[in-house]
Amino acid sequence: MTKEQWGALQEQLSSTIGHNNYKTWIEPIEFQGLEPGGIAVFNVPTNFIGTYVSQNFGELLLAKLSTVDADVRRLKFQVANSDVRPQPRPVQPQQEPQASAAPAAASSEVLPGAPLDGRFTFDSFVVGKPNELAHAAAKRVAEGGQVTFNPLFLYGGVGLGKTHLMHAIAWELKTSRPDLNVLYLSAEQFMYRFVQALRERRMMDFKELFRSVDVLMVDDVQFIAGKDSTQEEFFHTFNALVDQNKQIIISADRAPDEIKDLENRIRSRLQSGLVVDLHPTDYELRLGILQSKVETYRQQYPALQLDAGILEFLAHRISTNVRVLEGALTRLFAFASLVGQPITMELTQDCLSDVLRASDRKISIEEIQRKVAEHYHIRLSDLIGPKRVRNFARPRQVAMYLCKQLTARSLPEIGRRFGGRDHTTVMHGVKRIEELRSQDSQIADDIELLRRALEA
Ligand SMILES: Nc1ncnc2c1ncn2[C@@H]1O[C@H](COP(=O)(O)OP(=O)(O)OP(=O)(O)O)[C@@H](O)[C@H]1O
Repeated sequence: MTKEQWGALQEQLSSTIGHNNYKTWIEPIEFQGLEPGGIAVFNVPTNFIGTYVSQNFGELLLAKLSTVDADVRRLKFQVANSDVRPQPRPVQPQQEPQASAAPAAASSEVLPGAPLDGRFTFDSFVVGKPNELAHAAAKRVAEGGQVTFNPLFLYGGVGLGKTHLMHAIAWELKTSRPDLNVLYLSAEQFMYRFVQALRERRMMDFKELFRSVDVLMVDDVQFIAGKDSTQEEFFHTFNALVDQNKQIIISADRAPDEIKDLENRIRSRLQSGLVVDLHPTDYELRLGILQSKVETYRQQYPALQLDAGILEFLAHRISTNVRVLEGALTRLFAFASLVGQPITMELTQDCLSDVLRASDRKISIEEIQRKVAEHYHIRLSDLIGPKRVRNFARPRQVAMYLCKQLTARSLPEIGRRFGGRDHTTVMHGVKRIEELRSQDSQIADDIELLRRALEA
């Protein structure tokens, strides 16, 4: 397919769709070339024109183009000179749905996905122990090679980086594999589009559209629990894509078997690939994230002074989710620059008093001990007491580990609260459980259950 052939086609199109339509919609678009995979690429002056042409003339264009060149299989509209690298920009509100897009003509630019946040890339994702597995799995999927696990199911508590990782995969694929149709959307948007398609009697379009993607990412899938017909449609979409060996990436706030009101067949489908957990952040990861955010703030506030120890203090004190941590730092920098003062400990405590107070409602050592004793059906006095039999020693180590993870208490203090034990005993217990977590799935499950119960 050459530009000359496109020129000849344009004339034919003018008589088919009428002069006005032609002038408004077809004349401004420019045939750029044919990409591997039979993708005819057009430069368009704006996204709006690209979307409109795709929706209204997509099928016609595709039919005409394929009479000239049988290799043409899809259309792609790109804004001329647009930079495909993500640029920092705020999250945009979701655009109006475009459920009427002609499926065959849809490209990654015009598929009805949610906008991607330019800040959520692999470069800006800080890797630590709690998220290293999820990060590695996301990286593997982002290579866009052979599909080895399907779906990739990422789960974890609020604000631990699930959406960040999904966007990072999408950005990476858009750059390295622009030939792939990558569709990212939330489960809520999936339902919304499904309901809209039902209402407008465009189910065929809906089905074809979702089945024409190469990589489907659905965020917060727990949302479809209890919504029967959306689940049904999701199940069919899922199966159709897996059958075609297309990659699916799903995120949720909990593991598939913990999502209530989810049909069993969906649950087992979701478990059939790789299920990875983003664990709650630990101190080191929080500090790493703060340090990396500070680097970006330094460009924005080059004159601002930050006293030593502030980041460590925040990483210790704010142990909820990363979003809260980021919000605290943003507020601190904005406040300090507004009042024109260096960021000292005093200013930090003053400016973030509410956040610090809120995260003070922390889990206590007593609560942990009580829950662990209940969980293992042993007496509290045996958990804390001196007996070393395994039935007590292992739960005791689990409790020490949880105290280290979920409270800001020091090892000596934890030791004191466990019957006056030495801090090295606590350290040994914590290490032992860290090792066991990756080898013994029973221990890993126990910890996860206890953590959730304590944080609820
Ligand atoms: N490891 C990390 N490195 C850098 N930033 C992170 C990391 N983890 C989370 N964040 C940041 O924390 C914020 C919340 O992350 P994200 O939106 O991905 O969470 P989520 O797990 O999808 O939460 P939710 O369940 O609320 O949807 C984002 O601004 C994200 O960039």
